Amino acid sequence: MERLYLKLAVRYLRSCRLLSSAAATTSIDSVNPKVVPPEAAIDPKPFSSIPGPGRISMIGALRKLRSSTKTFDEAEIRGYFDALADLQKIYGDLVKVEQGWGRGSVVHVFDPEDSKTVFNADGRQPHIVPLQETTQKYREMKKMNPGLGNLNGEEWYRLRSAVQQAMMRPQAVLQYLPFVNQVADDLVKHIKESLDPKEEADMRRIAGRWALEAAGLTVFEKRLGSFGENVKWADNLVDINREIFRLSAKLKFVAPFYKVVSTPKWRKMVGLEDAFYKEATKLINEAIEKLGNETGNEEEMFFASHLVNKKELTKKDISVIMLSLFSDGLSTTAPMLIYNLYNLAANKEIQQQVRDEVNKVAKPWEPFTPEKLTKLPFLKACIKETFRLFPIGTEISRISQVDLVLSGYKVPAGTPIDINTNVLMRSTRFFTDPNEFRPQRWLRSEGKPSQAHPFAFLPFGFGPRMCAGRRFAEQDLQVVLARLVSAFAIQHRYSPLTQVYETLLLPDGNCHFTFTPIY
Ligand code: HEM
Repeated sequence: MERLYLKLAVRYLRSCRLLSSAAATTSIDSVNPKVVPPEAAIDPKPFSSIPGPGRISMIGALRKLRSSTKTFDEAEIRGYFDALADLQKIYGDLVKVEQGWGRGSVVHVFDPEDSKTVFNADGRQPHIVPLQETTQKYREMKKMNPGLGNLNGEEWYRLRSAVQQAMMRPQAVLQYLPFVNQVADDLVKHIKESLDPKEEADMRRIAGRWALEAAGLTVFEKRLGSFGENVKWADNLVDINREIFRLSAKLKFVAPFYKVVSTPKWRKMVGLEDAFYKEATKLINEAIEKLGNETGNEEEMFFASHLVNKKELTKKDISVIMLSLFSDGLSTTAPMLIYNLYNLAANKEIQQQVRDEVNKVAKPWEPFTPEKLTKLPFLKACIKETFRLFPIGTEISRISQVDLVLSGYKVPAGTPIDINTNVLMRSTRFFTDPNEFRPQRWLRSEGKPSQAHPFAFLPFGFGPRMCAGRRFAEQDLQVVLARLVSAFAIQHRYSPLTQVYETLLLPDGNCHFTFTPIY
């Protein structure tokens, strides 16, 4: 079925003279070399002629491209990421796809030069398509603010500026370092206590607890007890959050009846969201009450206290910002910890190199200081390489506010655009041996890094809408991984981990790791 579809698509494209005959048989990297005639920029081709699967919706394409051995839901959702690579292979660097069911079309960008054009046109208020339509609908129903990652325009700008001001203070992220150290030490202890007779720990569970604890510190300046007294509460909240992401991915690919009638899946979603907000709201209200009474020097305040005490923000504004940071923090760092552990476990020599680097900088009982963190370039390169091989987002989305010319085609203002760096991050066009874990490629001492194009690798996005939690996430990951490699020899004895699309790209496979204590 899959082959048949590909053949039909290629035959169709050939007949349209969109694809040379070579493209049908060669690799992803050699097809559609970028040849935009100079006159294209002056006289761009019409939007209607952008190549793509035509009237076949993304779902239709996915159904046909992916294996038909699984159930409908599983097949297309799991295959979403691979389907993007297939789209580029068949149609080229700019692809228009009907989203189906009145959702209009989206333009997929696979050329970093086009990405650059899109970002350069971002302006001061880049518009995006919300990551989760379902969350947006739920918050609309409950008359809530849609949240930082779902808003556009002036309202987004006002809230994001407040976050940015709080974050840009020189010590904003480093102030948390002593607490990040504590959480990392507690994680080491928790892993030791959780080891089964095979010296294994279930990191799907434990990484979730760690991410919750880290997010609690950043957003509420509070230890949540996820490794100890509140472990059941923590597991339940992490499970609810994961189920929201999973269900949201399923609802993205079915006819959106849930928007007009209350379907069983939608009712389930409302139940999950209600349960999540009940807990998050308790934490938010508590934090606003506690931190709102701080009277110290603004410059010395922690990020969260600074936000809570900003006079231009209402209580509602602060709640929205806290909620966005909390739910995003909770969902992203746990999978990234697992992917990093997996890469280190699968590459023993690299793991030892990281351990040697860390041990030179700090003894296992010594906390990391800002200065010590600057002396871990190899660990940082490993984290960067893990972002390349295991990105957690499928795309960076934009709705350009001006007309654009991409790959010689006119793309009118208001068109949703998906920038698909993930496909580029595994392409030989931009990275040598793209499927290998080679942290060295990011080190200056290796000479010119293999990354050929600055817009081919953007794990945290770009410009004014770049990830609001980036610096917190990086610090958390650096400290925790440094601690774990110096405390344990880490192994993964199961089939290689892969990724599954559940709104984010989450670990698929057995996440039990062997931790052999070193001290
Ligand atoms: C660990 C890895 C993380 C990755 C790879 C990641 C990646 C991203 C990306 C790609 C975007 C969209 C950027 C754009 O459109 O240009 C984003 C937005 C965002 N991220 Fe992260 N993120 C991570 C962790 C976090 C954490 C820990 C927090 C909170 C503490 C956070 C909070 C946010 C928020 C609030 C937005 C929306 C920003 C806006 O629209 O203004 N992220 N993130």
